[in-house]
Amino acid sequence: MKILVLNAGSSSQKSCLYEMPEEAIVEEAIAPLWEAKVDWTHHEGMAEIEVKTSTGQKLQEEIPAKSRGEIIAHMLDTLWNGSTQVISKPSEIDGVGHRVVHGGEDYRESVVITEDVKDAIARLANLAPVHNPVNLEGIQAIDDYLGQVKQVAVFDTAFHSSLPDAAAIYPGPYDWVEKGIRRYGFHGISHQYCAQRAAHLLNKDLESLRLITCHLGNGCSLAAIKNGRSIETTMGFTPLDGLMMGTRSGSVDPGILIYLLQQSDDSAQNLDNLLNRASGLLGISGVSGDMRQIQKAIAQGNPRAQLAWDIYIHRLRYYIGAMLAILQGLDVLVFTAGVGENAPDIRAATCEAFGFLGLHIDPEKNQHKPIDIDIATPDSKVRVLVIHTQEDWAIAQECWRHLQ
Ligand SMILES: Nc1ncnc2c1ncn2[C@@H]1O[C@H](COP(=O)(O)OP(=O)(O)O)[C@@H](O)[C@H]1O
Ligand SMILES: CC(=O)OP(=O)(O)O
Ligand SMILES: [Mg+2]
Repeated sequence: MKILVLNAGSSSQKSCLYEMPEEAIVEEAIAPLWEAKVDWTHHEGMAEIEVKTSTGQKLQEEIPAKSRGEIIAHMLDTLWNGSTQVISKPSEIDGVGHRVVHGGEDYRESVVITEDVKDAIARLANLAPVHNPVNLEGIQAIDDYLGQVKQVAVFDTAFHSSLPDAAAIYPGPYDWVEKGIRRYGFHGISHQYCAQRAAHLLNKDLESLRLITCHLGNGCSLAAIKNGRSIETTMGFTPLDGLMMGTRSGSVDPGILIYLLQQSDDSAQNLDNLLNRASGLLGISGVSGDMRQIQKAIAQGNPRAQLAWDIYIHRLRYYIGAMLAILQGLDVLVFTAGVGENAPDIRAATCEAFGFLGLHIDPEKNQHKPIDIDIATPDSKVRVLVIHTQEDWAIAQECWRHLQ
């Protein structure tokens, strides 16, 4: 059975084609037959497409950045044409799984996509303005180019549907609860995968572990996981809450928004732009939302880049402290996603604050691309794992379940 996965980001589009094994198992991700990544950020007006196959074929090209739909069509074409061809015709694809960021109250599990599901994803777009619209474009592109194939939406919010009321409900007026204004949490596909993978790597039953998973990518969030369920997380009603991120502020006093609205003629749209796209690492440093650029600027003595890094660490420690209290202890700390997997300085500075718990990492192990290993010292009271998140594989498994 062949499953295609589409993982749409605000400025990127990732995709994989898997040949699913007889029984899909969560612990070991298999390598995809074909994987593609399209990036819009590097050259104005151009999209960079990178394709790799399991047989070692590679393709790199740059095409004018047309609509996402057209770019997806171009990307899919490399599945059945040219040097990266892995199938002979589109109908060999048995199902398509999509990462959909906001599932709202209606979707606590993945679902087969129908017109109703598409309408719901569209309705929720104002709650995840950077994500849901591009998720829909991906679904539409598959409708247009692959026709009748079964499509499955896998929601980033689903794993957090287990949040207890005390964590999920805002202390605003009670009628918010009835209006669906509550904390949903995001990056659930990644948090869940990493928790399962951590238990597997440690050869422990997931139910027996208290974990904090740190998803530090362009968007950043933490999850506190107990008995295999998410019991607290840093993102809320939208993916804007909590930690400082690449271009998102994370939590700020809502009084600031009232102040800005009253002082100037700031519109809701302006505030959306300010908080989602012009804050975080980019907003403070004035350099970039990319941690690599921040590190480069720090090395060149840029004080605002240093300040951005300091705030990032401060907030990370602050929220890990909150998760610790909710879990009432900690067995495993996990780092994942672009920054979590690749930035030893961030891991070291974060862990340093928790020495009082008996948590200690081995500086050697921390330095050497430690993917899917335990970087804690043998006598550390808490295991510290770096895990390569496999959202695409997790989505493929969900999709596989729906096709059975
Ligand atoms: N070697 C590295 N060192 C530090 N940060 C890195 C490195 N590689 C990637 N990153 C960071 O990872 C971020 C992207 O993470 P990723 O998980 O791919 O994000 P997303 O899926 O949200 O687009 C980049 O913005 C960059 O800051
Ligand atoms: C939900 C979210 O923030 O996703 P990403 O990190 O991919 O932007
Ligand atoms: Mg991501």
